[in-house]
Amino acid sequence: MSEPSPEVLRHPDKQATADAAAAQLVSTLATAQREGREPQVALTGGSMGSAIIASVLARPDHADVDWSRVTVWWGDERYLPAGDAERNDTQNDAAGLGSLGMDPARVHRVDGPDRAASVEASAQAYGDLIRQEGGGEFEVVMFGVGPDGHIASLFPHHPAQRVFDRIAVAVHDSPKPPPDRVTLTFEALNHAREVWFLVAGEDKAQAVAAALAPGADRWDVPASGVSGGTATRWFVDEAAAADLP
Ligand SMILES: O=C1O[C@H](COP(=O)(O)O)[C@@H](O)[C@H](O)[C@H]1O
Repeated sequence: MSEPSPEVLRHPDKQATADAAAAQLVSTLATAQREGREPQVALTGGSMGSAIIASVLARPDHADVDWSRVTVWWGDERYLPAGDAERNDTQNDAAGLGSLGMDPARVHRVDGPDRAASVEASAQAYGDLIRQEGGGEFEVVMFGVGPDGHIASLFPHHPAQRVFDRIAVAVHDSPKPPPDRVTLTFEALNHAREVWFLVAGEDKAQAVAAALAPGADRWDVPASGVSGGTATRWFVDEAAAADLP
């Protein structure tokens, strides 16, 4: 059966976009739990990754989800020590992730240089953990999108895109600082029921249009290379949607 076409959901501004994605996240996770699934979610960094967490917290109905039974991963992480302000998880924590009532044992962070001997060792350990925990069957994978079309830490024309035999891979020489990162591979990211892109701002307009253009090549526009089995949703504000037909 072929995957459904991407759905583009336009909202007036960044806050409205984050709020709409937050409402959908609560509904999707509550439904998954009602249907007997133990949802696993891959979070994203960047501006929208934190905005959605703050929006979820602000919703009274976030209590519809039993957050203690939600397993959390990150699609990518900057290879920096725990607590570094540039880490995706630190930014998500600052947005209130810890206030949702998750079980810390189900919140799986990527090791930085304070815990791993190398970026490669960190990526290997993360991939092993995902396999061991039965991850890799994600309910939702969320992405921010860079102005260059990158998602997670999969950048245009970067060799990390061409790793097919692992769940997570070390990234060196990232064009966006910091240079060292760990990212899930396309192989791993393409095993989600739902894939969501969260994008706001005029600097993202070209990337959004390029990713959604028919025949887009993920080597040039990584955001074109991931889709969900049951849904692929683009939550965009008007500025980011400006170049769409
Ligand atoms: O470096 C990264 O960038 C993207 C997008 O960030 P944004 O601030 O331009 O929205 C992010 O999604 C990714 O997880 C991250 O590591």
